[in-house]
Amino acid sequence: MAGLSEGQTPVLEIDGTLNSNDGNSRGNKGNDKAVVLVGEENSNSNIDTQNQQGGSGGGSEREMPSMHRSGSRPQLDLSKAAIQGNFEVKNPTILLPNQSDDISHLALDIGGSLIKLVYFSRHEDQSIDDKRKKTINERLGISNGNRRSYPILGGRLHFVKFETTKINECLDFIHSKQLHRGGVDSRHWNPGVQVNDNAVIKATGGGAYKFADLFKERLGVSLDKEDEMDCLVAGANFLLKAIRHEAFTHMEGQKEFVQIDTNDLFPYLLVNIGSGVSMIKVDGDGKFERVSGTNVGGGTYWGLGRLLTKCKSFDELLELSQRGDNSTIDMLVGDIYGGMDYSKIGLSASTIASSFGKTISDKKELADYRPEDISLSLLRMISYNIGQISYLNALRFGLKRIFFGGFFIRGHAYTMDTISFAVQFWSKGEAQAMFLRHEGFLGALGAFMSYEKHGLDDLMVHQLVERFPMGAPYTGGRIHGPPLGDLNEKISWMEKFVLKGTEITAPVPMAPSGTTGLGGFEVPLSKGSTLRSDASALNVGVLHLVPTLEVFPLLADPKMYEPNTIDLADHSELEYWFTVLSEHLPDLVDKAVASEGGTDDAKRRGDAFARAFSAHLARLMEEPAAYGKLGLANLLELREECLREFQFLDAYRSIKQRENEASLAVLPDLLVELDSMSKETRLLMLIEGVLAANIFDWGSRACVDLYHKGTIIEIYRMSRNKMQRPWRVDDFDAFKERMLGSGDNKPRPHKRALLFVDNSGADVVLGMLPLARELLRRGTEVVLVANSLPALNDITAMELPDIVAEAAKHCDILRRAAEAGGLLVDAMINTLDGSKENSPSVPLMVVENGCGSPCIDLRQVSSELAAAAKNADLIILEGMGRALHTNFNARFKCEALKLAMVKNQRLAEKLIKGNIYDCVCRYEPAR
Ligand SMILES: Nc1ncnc2c1ncn2[C@@H]1O[C@H](COP(=O)(O)OP(=O)(O)O)[C@@H](O)[C@H]1O
Ligand SMILES: CC(C)(COP(=O)(O)O)[C@@H](O)C(=O)NCCC(=O)O
Ligand SMILES: [Mn+2]
Repeated sequence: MAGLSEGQTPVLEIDGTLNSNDGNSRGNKGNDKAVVLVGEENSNSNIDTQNQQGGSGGGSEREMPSMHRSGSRPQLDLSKAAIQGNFEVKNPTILLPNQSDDISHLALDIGGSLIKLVYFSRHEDQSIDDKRKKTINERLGISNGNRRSYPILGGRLHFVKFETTKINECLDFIHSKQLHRGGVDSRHWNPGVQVNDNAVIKATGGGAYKFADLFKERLGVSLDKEDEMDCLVAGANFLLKAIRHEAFTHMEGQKEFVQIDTNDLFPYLLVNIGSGVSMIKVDGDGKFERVSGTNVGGGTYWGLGRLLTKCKSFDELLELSQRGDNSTIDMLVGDIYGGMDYSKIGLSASTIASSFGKTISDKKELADYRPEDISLSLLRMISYNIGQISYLNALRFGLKRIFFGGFFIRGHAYTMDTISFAVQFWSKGEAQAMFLRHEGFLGALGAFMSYEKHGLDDLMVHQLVERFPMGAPYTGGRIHGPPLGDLNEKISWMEKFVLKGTEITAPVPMAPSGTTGLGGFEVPLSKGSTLRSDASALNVGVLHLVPTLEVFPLLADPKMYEPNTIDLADHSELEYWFTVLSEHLPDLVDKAVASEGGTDDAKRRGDAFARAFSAHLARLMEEPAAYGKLGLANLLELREECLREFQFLDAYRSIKQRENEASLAVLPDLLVELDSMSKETRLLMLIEGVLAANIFDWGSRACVDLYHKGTIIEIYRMSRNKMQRPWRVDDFDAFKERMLGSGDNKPRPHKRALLFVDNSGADVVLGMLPLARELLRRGTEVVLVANSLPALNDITAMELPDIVAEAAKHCDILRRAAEAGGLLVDAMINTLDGSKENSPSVPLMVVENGCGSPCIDLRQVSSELAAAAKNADLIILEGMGRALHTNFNARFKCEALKLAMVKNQRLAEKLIKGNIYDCVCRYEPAR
């Protein structure tokens, strides 16, 4: 084995550049071993402040073999590969071969007031020839056979609406995106298919009849009409079953998501408040009856409101109501009873006795009333009336749950509070009003699902990932207008906001608590005077359909599982993380721009990314629950998604590569040193090594500051020196007992361990790989679980095989295991010991986890990981993102070891009542 003393070792310098240190070699091999593992004179160094001086890590004459990791493979196609599509099928399509040219990916609901569009997009599918993927599929027995008779496709579902009077804008939109021809994007994934001018688009709502000719004339497409009620019910059932955090209650300004048990969904009352109102008793899929309705609905509010106030738009009318006082218009109980309550029948003086009752006065004309007051009276009259009729119908059929949809609601707090109040008041708390985030899209979704071959109705919660919309929604409003087709348009769109400034952070209507009182409603105290912009009011993100995702099979109780440890519903928590992420931003933009060569184009994209990300953060600060329950993991993922949106495919690419190389160079000596130890000491050294090396985290501000104080090896050594047991959470003894036993008790080795790896460089190379090797040596199969897409400096599944191959050059155990696991496909690896030994070995494998974030939501993992989990009896989760921010409280069916260094002071205090750089070694036996 080549020693470090032989020459140059690439070292990551303070400024992050890779140098060859030839002059300052630490000399002999013995010393260098110490450099790697136990450090030397610096054992008291203080991680926070110590400025490490002097020589870098050991020198080695051996040239680092050129690895060209990032260049040797095609770039990751970040929009697809791991988290979209069906990997087993090339160019997957939802279409049966013989009818692949006549199905559109657009469905419409053309109502009396609004046109709702649901459309599907799929990114360009460049199939990557990923050997790892093929091998792992064979090894884990993941077949090509699809569960369905036709493959369901992965991609994104988008939701857009237009005013029906502006149907031409809608037609332009469809045309510009070529949605009527299967979509621009779809041409890539089904290249052989000719676009068909005789395409048929599913449509529901009265406009499907009224505008059929116009669609034929303008777009050459026929509208295939679907029954409106069928669609509403299909859409509602789909949303309630498949979308997490779809339904919520809204009482006195408080929004609370309701977890619907899909096995206990029916019966319920669906109240769709569009122009008019339909009330449908739903008993099952396709089983329903329209039991009632009312002609006093959204159209009434908007129409009457327009006439009475001269408002130009629905939003203007709604906004007016926020400043209104209805007691000038409505006749209240107190007006009739001389200011008194009518307590005998439970009516307070402020209860509305008669909507618009005061306007009977012959002394006043319309102009004498404030439009604000009129709007509020009208809104209350209609909302209250609908709430009451809904309650009566629920009562009629003994239904406890009422779901309200339709765009009348428009995510407006006061409207929802009013309806909820009515339902609660009349039912004396027996019935519950719930609202849907995709409120107005029920019909359009139902129509979309009626394309038989989409198979959308087969999708389950874990196959849908809701992401923040990345297009126009943060632009102050208008979805209509030119659609943001390509990246360039998106960038210019963001650039415009420099001029518009605050418009990016769209204000949100907030109904503070106490807007409703016993027996009546008080005047709403609206926080801002403006309504949240229409586009962002949709309260929905883009739905990513990922048919290959699965629930991690080893979760002890998937229903109870909550990935996030930190709930950002606590506003101070949200504010803290908002500030942290905002402060990181300039540095991240620099890295991202540099990763793309620092060109003008990259700078422009960097600026646009920063603006888009800030806008998203601001939006979430205003309304944290905009896209469902918000956890820290979502924010961290949002950042990665935003980067990808502006085509920063791997911002930390060069940092990762340098750290990998520097770490691989010292790995052989670390292994030699480990091998010289007793089993007991070695196990401790290994766990300590994982914790110490977890310090290489470019997502932590404190750590990044540290990197300026030394080379990677110096910092690694310093980190090791700080390791002192007991760690803040220290179950090492229990883990050791399980691994090595005591006395005569010799425990059986684990069958298969899943190692969820975290960061590139020392973290994976000097921390997790040696631990993997130890398990392999004990006869345990090891599966390294890595990200599908880059996130910060996390290692990806694509990058790992090369690293393993490099490590295997110096280690027989790793080499044989990697060969057995199909990682060394070429078998061209020269081992230093030259051994040709062919004895069977337990395999070392690499699987992707299905995500592109520093955290992991185990409800949605790749099929590879799910397959690999089947025989696993040990899970090792490493790093802050995967073991602390998420999964700290997760319980598993098998043994679990959670290892992380806490690299954030606030988290350390909150989670483990400790301090930054404290460590967590939590061992949990099987459930
Ligand atoms: N931008 C808007 N323009 C017009 N009406 C709107 C708008 N936003 C919300 N609404 C409300 O939504 C109602 C239409 O709801 P929707 O569910 O789309 O029903 P429909 O299918 O009858 O058009 C309108 O009558 C109005 O009350
Ligand atoms: C993003 C991270 C979760 C990544 O940590 P890792 O999983 O690599 O240990 C972590 O860097 C983090 O929580 N950063 C918070 C920001 C800060 O402390 O500066
Ligand atoms: Mn990480």
